[in-house]
Amino acid sequence: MQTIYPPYTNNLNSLVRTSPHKFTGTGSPARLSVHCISRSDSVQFPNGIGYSRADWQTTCAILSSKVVSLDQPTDKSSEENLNLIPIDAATSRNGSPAFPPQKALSITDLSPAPMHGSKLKVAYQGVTGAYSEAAAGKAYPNCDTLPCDQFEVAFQAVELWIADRAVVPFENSLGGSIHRNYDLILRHRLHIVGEVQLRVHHCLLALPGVRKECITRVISHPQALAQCEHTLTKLGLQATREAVDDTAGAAEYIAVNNLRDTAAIASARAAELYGMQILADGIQDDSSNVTRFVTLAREPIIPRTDRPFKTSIVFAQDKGTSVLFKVLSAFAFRNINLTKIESRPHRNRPIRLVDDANVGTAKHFEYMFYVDFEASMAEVRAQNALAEVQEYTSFLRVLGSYPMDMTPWCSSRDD
Ligand SMILES: O=C(O)C(=O)C[C@]1(C(=O)O)C=C[C@@H](O)C=C1
Repeated sequence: MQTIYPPYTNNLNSLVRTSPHKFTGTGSPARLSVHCISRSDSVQFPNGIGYSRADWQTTCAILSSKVVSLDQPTDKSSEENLNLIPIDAATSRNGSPAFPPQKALSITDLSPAPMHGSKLKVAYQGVTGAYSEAAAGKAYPNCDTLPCDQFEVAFQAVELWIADRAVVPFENSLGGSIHRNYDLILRHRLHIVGEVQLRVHHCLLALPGVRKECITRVISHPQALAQCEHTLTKLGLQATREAVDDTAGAAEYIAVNNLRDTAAIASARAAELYGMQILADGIQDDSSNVTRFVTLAREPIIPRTDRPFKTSIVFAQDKGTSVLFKVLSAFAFRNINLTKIESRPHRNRPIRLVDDANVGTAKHFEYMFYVDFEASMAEVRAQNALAEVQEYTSFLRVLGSYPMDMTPWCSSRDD
């Protein structure tokens, strides 16, 4: 049984610490590609800073995980259970505080600040004008953004300290899940530290002067093509669809190559940036087209209970009957709302053979199940639910416990 917990439990043995690699290169390329990142040339092994930061965070996490259990009443005071310093120990003889009062830490304080002393650097997949860039701006206003040519590169940029965070799309209300990122998060030691929901407003873009009738090809990110499928048909375009890496990249490609027979699905901002005209505005099949992005960091944030939190986990079910039902019941019995379930092939063990001498051999596909639920890992009910889930699973990892995006939807058109 393999269980990987970030430091949300009070079991010290199960703590996982990310490696304190530090990027020492100067400056960053305009757009990161896989060729730019190589563990051996760009990483220098540490000077100890990473260790002390991780230690501090781990300590905070353990303290915050010692919440009072409602299930097991105790005669100790809640302060003792919470490991709080008693008030008299923190005050001097005359009753005034022994230390000057300090500003309370907020959630952003607890998420590690950039180590290079400058603005937070946020990696995303695509070029300037991509929706992912807008999502990065919503998550971290005033950040420096780092365009990457692939999702994998954005993940690696954070792992190798080239960026402080990555913002990657996970699901869209029309197009569904971005499977690539579900697979990548399992392969990388990053933590989900936040989520951002962005209303995606698509436009059909062409070079100035080009009419709709001249378009024989529409190019865009596969998600954008899927989100506009019906509208493209309704527009009466006699055009083939072609998938490219990102929406803004599609607009840039048309502009750079002066393609007068090709249109792109991208944002109004991409039209402005690459000198394109808008042939049709708001071509997504549903006006409330929303993409949910997650923000990734090397360290987890400390889960809290004073605002709505979501937790994302991934597990592989153990042998037995009704395992999935039992796992889901662990949440249902504790009134924990699930917001998403996704399954992906179990890449290390994709097929399980079950022999039955009488009828032959059944071939079951094995899956990794990703579940998002509305509770913080600082809540006892969430800790208990996971303890129960652990009994039915051969692998369990907490991907992150993070504040839910409760802001009104911000449209990519407004940016
Ligand atoms: O191509 C972009 O602009 C992206 O940011 C990628 C992406 C995605 O992968 O889903 C992001 C938001 C939209 O749903 C369409 C495309």
